[in-house]
This record gives sequence, structure tokens and C-alpha cells, in this order.
Amino acid sequence: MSVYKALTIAGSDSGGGAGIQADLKTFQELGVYGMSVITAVTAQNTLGVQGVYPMSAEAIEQQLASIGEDLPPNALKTGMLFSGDIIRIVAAAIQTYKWERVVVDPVMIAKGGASLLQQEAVEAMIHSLLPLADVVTPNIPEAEALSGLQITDSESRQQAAKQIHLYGCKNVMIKGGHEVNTEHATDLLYDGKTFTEFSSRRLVTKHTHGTGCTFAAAVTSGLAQGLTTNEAIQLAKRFIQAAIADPLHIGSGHGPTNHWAYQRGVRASITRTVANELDRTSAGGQLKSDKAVGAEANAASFDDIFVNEDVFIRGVR
Ligand SMILES: Nc1ncnc2c1ncn2[C@@H]1O[C@H](COP(=O)(O)OP(=O)(O)OP(=O)(O)O)[C@@H](O)[C@H]1O
Ligand SMILES: Cc1ncc(CO)c(N)n1
Repeated sequence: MSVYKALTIAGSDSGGGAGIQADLKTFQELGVYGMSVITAVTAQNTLGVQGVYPMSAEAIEQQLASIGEDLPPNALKTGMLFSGDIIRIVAAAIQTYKWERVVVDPVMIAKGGASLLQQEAVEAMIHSLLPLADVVTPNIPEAEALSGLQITDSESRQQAAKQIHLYGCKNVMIKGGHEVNTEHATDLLYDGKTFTEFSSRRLVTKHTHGTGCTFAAAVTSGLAQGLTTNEAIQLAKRFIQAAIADPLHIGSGHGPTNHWAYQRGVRASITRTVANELDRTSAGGQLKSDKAVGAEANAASFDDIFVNEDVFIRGVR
């Protein structure tokens, strides 16, 4: 059995819904071995961020070296990096160890408004880290900060994606979780040539803590296993949709998403397929509904399984 390894370079969320904790849960659920370099410790729960404690440069460098010298990742993601100094340390390690399949989630502000990236660090993100990224996954406010453009409609979102692409990253994915009054949560991918939209039904819930981290970690898991960017994003969209659709209802504020939901849905789908097969054979070869059995069997292939919700993908222009 091949063991694919994924690394997250991010902050710790004591509440377990975002940051390192969300990333490792997602890696585990999607079948990759998870590793972490912790850049900062936050005291955090579903009510907000109560404290931010960045790690020393030395502590971060040593963690990166420990991974680099023994456990090369098949893919990595960055999350909360906090300062320009930390960004430069991380960028240097990616170059030194020649790590590939790099997903940059340019975390800036927590949903409650706490700052997770210093203002001066935006420049370092643009000049040191984005040129090394295969995929960068800003939400709308982050895309505005990186591009210097205001995003008000799909045209301005495309312009922002083009601007961010100029910084040297291969793919720009502007996420649509922050849009309001839309029927769909639509993420826009730009690969330097074409735009592709990944849409799902917008779910009405306050339990969206950690959506961005979980989404980027799922993309990283897919890339670590050799999926293309497009396939990894489809997987991530399905994973996050299931995680938001089936919240855990813990804490009294904005609760975490459910990292178990996707795999439980997949297992349920496979169980249904097997049960249908058994029905079929125990009926002495008499098919109850050939069509239904066929549809279930098809759904059991890795690509087609989808749980609860549908994700729509379309090229733009
Ligand atoms: N209410 C929702 N219904 C369906 N999908 C959603 C919803 N909110 C977010 N998403 C999806 O979750 C993923 C993460 O997007 P989002 O814009 O919320 O990230 P983020 O703001 O970076 O998250 P975070 O606050 O954790 O940093 C995207 O694929 C987005 O479309
Ligand atoms: C540690 C950490 N990273 C990222 C986010 C963004 O969701 C958060 N709230 N906390």
C-alpha cells in the first residue's frame, strides 16, 4: 500500500474546528498521512479568538527541517502564517527542500474579525509565497486584499483572479462562501487561461467555522494522492459540502463543520450498493430493479460518489 503524506503549515485552533486540527482531520478522513508545522497557537472556540501566540522563528525553522530531512510531503498547504518573517521562513523551506504541490490558503481574518495575519505580511505573501503556489485559495475579502480590487460581481471576481495570477501562482481559486443572498456557493478557478466555476447549493447555517481550512486541506489531500487540480477541487467541494450540511452542533457560537460527514456518506453509499447486490443474488438472479442497482454501483466509483448534495462544474466563457 502506498502511503501518501500531506503537510500543513498553519496555526493551532484549540477549539478543533479550523487551523491545524481541521487540516489533520481532513487528511485522515481522505486517506493521507498528516504532518504539521505549527506557526502560532491560538486560544479559540466557537465564540471567537481569545488569544494569538506566534511561535519563534527558531521553532518554526526546526519543525520545517525535521520534516524536510526525513518525511518529504507529497503535497502541502499553508494556513495562518501571521507575519512576514514567518512567510519568508516557510517560502525558504519550500525552496530548500523542493516541495511540490503547494496549496496556499492566504488566511487573514477569522470569521469573528480577529486578525490572523499582520498587515505588513500581505506583501511577503505576494512576493515570497504566491510564486511557489500551485493553488491559492482566497475568500472574497482576501482576494480583495491581494489584488487591490473590489469584488462586487462575477466580472470583478474574474479581474481579481487575473491580478492574483500575475503574482506567479499556477491556479487561483476565489471562494464564494462570503457571498450573500445567492442560491449557490460558487468558487471560481482561474488557471491562467480559462475560468471554471464549482458550485453547490448554499446551505443556510451558522456552523461554518473552519470551512476555508477544511476545503484547502481536502484539495491538498487530493493533490497528495496524484489527482489533478480540477479533480482535487471537485473532491474538496464535495467534502466541504457534506461537512457543512451535517453540522455537529457543539459550542454555543459558530460551530465547526463535520469532518466525518463525507466518508460516512461514502460508506453509506457503498453499503447500499452491496445490499442491493445481495438482494439481487438472493432473489435467485431475479432483478428487482436493474436500473436502480446499476445507478448505485456506478455511484460507488471514487469519482462519482456524492453524498447528500450535488456539485456543479462549468466552464465560464
Ligand atoms: N453556506 C455555505 N454553503 C455551501 N458551501 C459553502 C458555504 N459557506 C462556504 N462554503 C464553501 O466552503 C468553502 C470555503 O469557503 P469560504 O469562503 O467559507 O472560506 P473562508 O472564508 O476562507 O473560510 P474561513 O472562515 O474558515 O477562513 C468554499 O468551497 C465555499 O463555497
Ligand atoms: C488557527 C486558525 N487558522 C485559520 C482560521 C480561519 O478559519 C482560524 N480561525 N484559526
